[in-house]
Amino acid sequence: FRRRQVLKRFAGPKRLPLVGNAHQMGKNPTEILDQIFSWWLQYDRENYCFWIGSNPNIMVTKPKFLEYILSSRTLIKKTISYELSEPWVGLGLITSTGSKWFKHRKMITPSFHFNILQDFHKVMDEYSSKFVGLLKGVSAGDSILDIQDHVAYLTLDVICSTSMGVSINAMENRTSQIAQAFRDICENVSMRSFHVWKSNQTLYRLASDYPAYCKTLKTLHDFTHDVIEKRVNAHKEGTASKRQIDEFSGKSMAFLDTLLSATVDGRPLTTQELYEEVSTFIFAGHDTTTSGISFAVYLLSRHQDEQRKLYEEQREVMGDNGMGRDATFQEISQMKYLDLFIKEAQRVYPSVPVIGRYTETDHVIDGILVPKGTTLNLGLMMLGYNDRVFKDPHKFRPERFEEEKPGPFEYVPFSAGPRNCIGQKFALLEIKTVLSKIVRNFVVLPPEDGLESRDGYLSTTLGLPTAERIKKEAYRQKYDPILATALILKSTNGLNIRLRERN
Ligand code: HEM
Repeated sequence: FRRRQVLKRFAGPKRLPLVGNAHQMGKNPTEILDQIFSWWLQYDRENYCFWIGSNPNIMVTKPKFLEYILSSRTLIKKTISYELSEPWVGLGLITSTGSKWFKHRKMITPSFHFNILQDFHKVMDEYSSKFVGLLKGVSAGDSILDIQDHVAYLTLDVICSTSMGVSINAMENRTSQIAQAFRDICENVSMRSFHVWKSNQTLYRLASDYPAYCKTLKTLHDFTHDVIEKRVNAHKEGTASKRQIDEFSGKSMAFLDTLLSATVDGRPLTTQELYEEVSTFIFAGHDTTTSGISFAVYLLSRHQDEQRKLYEEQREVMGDNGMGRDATFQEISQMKYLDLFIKEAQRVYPSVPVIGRYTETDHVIDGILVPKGTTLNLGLMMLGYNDRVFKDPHKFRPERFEEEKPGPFEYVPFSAGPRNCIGQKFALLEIKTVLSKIVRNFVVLPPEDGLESRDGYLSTTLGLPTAERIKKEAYRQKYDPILATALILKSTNGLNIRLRERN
């Protein structure tokens, strides 16, 4: 009752007894994304409150609120949907809280040091070259391909190799038990995050897919523990630097190696802690980079002028004779237009559209009381469509980031503050490495001629006023992405493109 009284200060849809607004939320992640955007427009692009049963939720999009929440060292408890990953990853950096999170964050930060990133870059190069080779095969004869599907196996190879030092060859061996298990668990966590009863850990035991889920969990536990055990023994025997070619990619230090030399409270990490952090690295770094790379490639296909500018930049940085080789770490950092392109891609299609926090005590934010027991949904995706910050937000224009400087809490695809994305530099390096190679090897085209954007506008109608939206929906093409968010942004009908090999 108190929460209801206090939260009346926020605008929001009228709630019904018992269900709150749950009946209006939509049946699937696409409808949910539509609904949260519609309310945001309806409530004048401000924060708004909605209720799932008796649980109050605030959709937060005001920079002052975001600043308070993201800067806080105490408001760091995540929402219930993150718990779905716990049977797999346990309490790693994403899911832990309090002093465990604080100590582990400090311990893990050096694992993303510049020198280590350079090592990771070699792994990214190796797999992205393999990926380009594979794309040459599947794109022959003007075939249409779903880039989202292909990228998922590339990023799985990169993340397994950089996190554990093992090569699972997911790209070449998609149906292997381990590749399938990693894909299935990510799909499971994301599917259940918005499912009415499967999101409940106890009720999920009754589901028909529960036995398969348990089998997947066991495969992942056994595999990861086995890798850790071998690596721990190799470190003990002093053979860690001598790579066993079959099992370890042999290129560089893996995240697991740095964890093995780290300490917490003056002691080495336990096997469980090693397991949790390695699995978290995979969980946090797989679907996110898949989404980031796939949407960026999709945008290349629809925005040919921007693709041409990227290609010109590649020629400038790599030189006409260098177009076929790997870009060095330094060359990647010289690709400024690529940087802008990825920033703009993350503005319109952010890999993580919404993040969550839960208030364990009352908070006064920007002068407004937010009571204990409130779920705060931070609408990172809405920020990108706010026309008070971004002029003409439905226009795809990488150059805007040279002209418009959003405030520190007006554009935060990697979150901000002490709990921001620890893998941001890793992610950007991977996206840039892959995109740079794709642009040099292919002209990326839409699945059918004529689908290129003629005026620079996006195909998405999210965030458009209703009348404009209805008008634009009438021209929807079957290959336009159907956006959905269940933790990570995806397109439910794929991201379809064609590739034409460059000479
Ligand atoms: C395009 C790619 C990525 C995006 C957009 C992204 C975005 C984010 C966001 C928004 C958060 C905050 C989540 C929250 O507070 O609930 C986060 C946290 C995190 N990310 Fe990323 N991420 C990406 C890639 C990666 C990669 C590649 C890794 C690891 C290699 C990674 C590791 C993490 C970890 C461990 C956290 C939790 C940090 C903490 O709570 O202290 N991320 N990421």
